[in-house]
Amino acid sequence: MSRLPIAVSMGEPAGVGPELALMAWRRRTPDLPFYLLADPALMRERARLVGLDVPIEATDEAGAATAFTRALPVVPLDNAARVEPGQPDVAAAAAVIEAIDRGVAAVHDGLARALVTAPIMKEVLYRAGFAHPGHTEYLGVLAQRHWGGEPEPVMMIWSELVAVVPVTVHIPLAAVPSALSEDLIVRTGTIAAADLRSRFGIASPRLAVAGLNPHAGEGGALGEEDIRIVAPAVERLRRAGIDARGPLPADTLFHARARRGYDVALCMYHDQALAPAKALAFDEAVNVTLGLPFVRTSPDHGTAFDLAGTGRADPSSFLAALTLADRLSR
Ligand SMILES: NC(=O)c1ccc[n+]([C@@H]2O[C@H](COP(=O)([O-])OP(=O)(O)OC[C@H]3O[C@@H](n4cnc5c(N)ncnc54)[C@H](O)[C@@H]3O)[C@@H](O)[C@H]2O)c1
Ligand SMILES: N[C@H](C(=O)O)[C@H](O)COP(=O)(O)O
Repeated sequence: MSRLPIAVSMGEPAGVGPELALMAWRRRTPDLPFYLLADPALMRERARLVGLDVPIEATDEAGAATAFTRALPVVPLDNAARVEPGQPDVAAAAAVIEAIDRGVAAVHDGLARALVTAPIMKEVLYRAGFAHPGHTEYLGVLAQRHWGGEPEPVMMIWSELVAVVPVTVHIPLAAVPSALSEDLIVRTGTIAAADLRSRFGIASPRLAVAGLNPHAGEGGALGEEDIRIVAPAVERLRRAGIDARGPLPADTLFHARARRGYDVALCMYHDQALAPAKALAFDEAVNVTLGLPFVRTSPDHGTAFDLAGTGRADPSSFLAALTLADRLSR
């Protein structure tokens, strides 16, 4: 009995996602079948362009695991996605979104174990009317549509070296102070602790909560948010039984000795979390969405248009995303 496959959404077809899927199939292991939601003709063209001898087999979700042994299974999309590498086209936006939609539906309907999403170009989707900051928020909407409830998706960039969670994500830096609240930090920390327990098997997750301001506000002299917002949030997390510390100065949170003191760093904004995580583990780190009723991972990088179509993109993070999705969905 072949294992239920992992669904992979193609992401932005002008990006590196399609060729990373080709590379991943060439490094496949029989116990980790996956299929790609994409355009089979585009995949054949991309394989020829980058010189990868990968047979492409159009199939459906039910036939994917069997096809995987002989070819990269591609479940064809209804919407067209014929673009050139490095040249994103808003005309392909419907196909990009369809691939995500169908991946989530396949997991909900028991046709796939988990979803790995190849990188999207947010700006192109925004131009096509996509009303969500990125995958993370959109997957929360899809989760509610299929599973009900009020899922609150939380982004975590995870690697064996470091795990980070940005409390605020895809908003302008200038908007961060006003977007921060005690409730948002508490909700984010609670979801992170719960998933680290349930999905990662960490019995008592240790949360290091970064301050917003330099030196965590220096007693208020360098900003009041750490006293008014972050410290009370940490206190509430602790009262709820979560091992949280902070607000901690972010500039000394990521060296090796500091990292030994926590399981996840809760950071106040996107780059405060992602810059150190990608500096430390760019090729190993995985973007995993917590707070969802299903497993979703993604490589920790984007569409890499400067590399698309060259075959020079490094597939390590994409492979790590597949491996982590497999581990979390067993
Ligand atoms: N998970 C996602 O969907 C996701 C993640 C990050 C960025 N993005 C989107 O991707 C687009 C481009 O974003 P960006 O330029 O900030 O980041 P990017 O990750 O696409 O590229 C940044 C740099 O990293 C390099 N790089 C990226 N992936 C690589 C790989 N696999 N191997 C070797 N080098 C690699 C690129 O060549 C580039 O120099 C944006 O639209 C952004 O929103 C999507
Ligand atoms: N901030 C993420 C990163 O830099 O890796 C990326 O944009 C992914 O976001 P979504 O998974 O929400 O698309």
